[in-house]
Amino acid sequence: MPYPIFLDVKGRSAVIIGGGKVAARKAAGLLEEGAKITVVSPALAPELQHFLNEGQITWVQKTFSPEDLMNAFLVFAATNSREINLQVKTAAKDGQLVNIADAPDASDFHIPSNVKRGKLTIAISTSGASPTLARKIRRDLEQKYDESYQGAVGFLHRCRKSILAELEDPGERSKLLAMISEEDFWKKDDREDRFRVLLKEIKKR
Ligand SMILES: C[C@@]1(CC(=O)O)c2cc3[nH]c(cc4nc(cc5[nH]c(cc(n2)[C@H]1CCC(=O)O)[C@@](C)(CC(=O)O)[C@@H]5CCC(=O)O)C(CC(=O)O)=C4CCC(=O)O)c(CCC(=O)O)c3CC(=O)O
Ligand SMILES: NC(=O)C1=CN([C@@H]2O[C@H](COP(=O)(O)OP(=O)(O)OC[C@H]3O[C@@H](n4cnc5c(N)ncnc54)[C@H](O)[C@@H]3O)[C@@H](O)[C@H]2O)C=CC1
Repeated sequence: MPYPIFLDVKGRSAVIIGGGKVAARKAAGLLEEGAKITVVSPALAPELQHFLNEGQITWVQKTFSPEDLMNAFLVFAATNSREINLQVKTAAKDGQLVNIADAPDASDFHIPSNVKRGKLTIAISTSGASPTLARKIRRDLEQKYDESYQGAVGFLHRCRKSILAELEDPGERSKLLAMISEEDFWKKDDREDRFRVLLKEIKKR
């Protein structure tokens, strides 16, 4: 089974072969995280044309050839031809990671369905078995982990930095970290004040 990782793609180059709907979906996700995107394709879907107009992607208007992969960190083979997609895989060098839109088993990595709430990411993968199930689970999780989690993660991050800086005892640290992670605690409007008071009390002991 694949090993899950969260990859920092900021400033790194991703080459997408093909310019259709699937390519557009991959481009959108990569752009959100600051990757440098080159699309190699004779034609572009409207979403990609939009990214091009906004100066967010580079377009190389041609059919695939192996030199297109030069300097790519990530490679996405997303044409509507299985044969071309597999040629992309063959052309990739050792160390280049390749995702193939229509051949999960030949891919080095899969793109999960995901829920993003600020620094919280919940990713769902079925290892290519059922993207539709992944999408369903994503929708369920979006309800449970709603927008309020974005603020919660920001709050917990700030608190954790204070806790690590100001408390030395590992037991006290983990007790306080557990307490503030409870929904009952971080859902309160005055959570910042409550946290400050708690931290002060513990430090006095
Ligand atoms: C292996 C993988 C490739 C990869 O890594 O990209 C892959 C492969 C394939 N998908 C296919 C079909 C569909 N994919 C979707 C949707 C999504 N597919 C995504 C990921 C992945 N799809 C990777 C594995 C994910 C996992 O681990 O489960 C999501 C999660 C993320 C994303 O693409 O950004 C995104 C949901 C985002 C969301 O809504 O949350 C829908 C539904 C829809 O479009 O609404 C359909 C139509 C219904 C159906 O067929 O189920 C086909 C058949 C194509 C054909 O018919 O020829 C193949 C190829 C094959 O199976 O051979
Ligand atoms: N991974 C996923 O989530 C999904 C994967 N798929 C698969 O993804 C593939 C692409 O699907 P769509 O984007 O919907 O297809 P599409 O038909 O919208 O786009 C295909 C694109 O590939 C380009 N292309 C064709 N030959 C090329 C070549 N030799 N070099 C460069 N570009 C070339 C076309 O110009 C077009 O822009 C299909 O194989 C499909 O089975 C489909 C649905 C979901």
